[in-house]
Amino acid sequence: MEEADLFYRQLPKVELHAHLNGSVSFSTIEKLVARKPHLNIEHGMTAIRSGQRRTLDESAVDYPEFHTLTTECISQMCFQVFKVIHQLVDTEEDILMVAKDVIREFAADGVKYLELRSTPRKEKTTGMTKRRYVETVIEAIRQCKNEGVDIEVRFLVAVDRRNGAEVAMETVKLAEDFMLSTGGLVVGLDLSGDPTVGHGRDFLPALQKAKNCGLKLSLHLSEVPSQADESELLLNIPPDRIGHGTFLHPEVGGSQSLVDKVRKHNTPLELCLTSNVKGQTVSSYSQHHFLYWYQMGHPSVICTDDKGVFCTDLSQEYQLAASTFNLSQEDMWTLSHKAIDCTFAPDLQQQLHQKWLELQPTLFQL
Ligand SMILES: CC(C)=CCNc1ncnc2c1ncn2[C@@H]1O[C@H](COP(=O)(O)O)[C@@H](O)[C@H]1O
Ligand SMILES: [Zn+2]
Repeated sequence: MEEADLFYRQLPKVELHAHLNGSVSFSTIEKLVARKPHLNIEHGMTAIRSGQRRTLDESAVDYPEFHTLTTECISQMCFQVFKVIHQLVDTEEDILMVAKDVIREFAADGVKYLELRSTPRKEKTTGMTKRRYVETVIEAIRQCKNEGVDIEVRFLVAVDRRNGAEVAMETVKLAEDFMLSTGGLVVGLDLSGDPTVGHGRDFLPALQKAKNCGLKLSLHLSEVPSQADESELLLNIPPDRIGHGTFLHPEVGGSQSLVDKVRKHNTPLELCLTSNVKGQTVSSYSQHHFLYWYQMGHPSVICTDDKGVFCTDLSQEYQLAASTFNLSQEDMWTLSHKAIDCTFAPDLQQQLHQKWLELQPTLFQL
């Protein structure tokens, strides 16, 4: 392993934006495929490999007018990948295996604190219920803890915007129940799903309810262009963290008023470089909005989004940010250290700070 690779792997890290089913690794996919050979799923269908835009360009064979495709089309093509993964992960046994593998992989990558998020799913064919879904993820977190995996894990229940306002309200009730019954393992609510579907205004009552009952809110916001109105509404709640926020600032079609709102509340941003480049909302790493917010000194946390789908890990994302924006190892240490203050587990922050300080000397003697 190169010295720089080793540094970023050993760097203690905080992962705040990881969708469970988007984080499934190649080796776990292989185990799932072996369990369900009748589905005829190949790995190419569950991941967007390197070569960035290549996968989407390849689909231009079927879509000759690819370069005129709308954001909606690109988004829907990208989101197909989750439908395939969901077919592979449809029993409690699958969820338990997937969640434990994902947690162990983040730990092996040097992540000391992980906030996983996932959409509770009911599967008629296997009898899995939404409640059992969440219970099983919680069970995976507990088992990893008992097995001594060196990572603290908390869970955000996800609302998929494609499922509408009524389901969102039910999900908030479920999340509230689990927040109360899991001794603090469920810490918040995520709003995600294909950003080109539905409108944020429909989710305001559910999000407000979640906030009022003590759930922290992490909202995917301005992930695609032309959502300034929606972002304005959602920022008024206000959320506790923002996922992506790619099109918030004026240079990319957002507005100063959106930026001012984010700044006023000091709302941390979860930034996922490879996800945005491969998802084609950002044209290249150097154009990523990380720089805009980082230079402003705004709390910015590097995250993976879907490490399995985008074939990456958090060490690689840190290394990419450092090389793209010419940041030093000390800068990256500070970035990972500051991320502790953006977690939804205030009870763990002091312990995490301590851990960082203990690891610092060994890290800089590499
Ligand atoms: C494909 C692409 C460009 C995605 C990146 N950006 C994303 N934006 C919004 N929602 C997402 C994204 N990645 C994953 N998700 C959500 O996470 C789900 C998969 O994880 P899970 O089943 O909730 O455990 C997806 O179905 C979707 O609802
Ligand atoms: Zn996301």
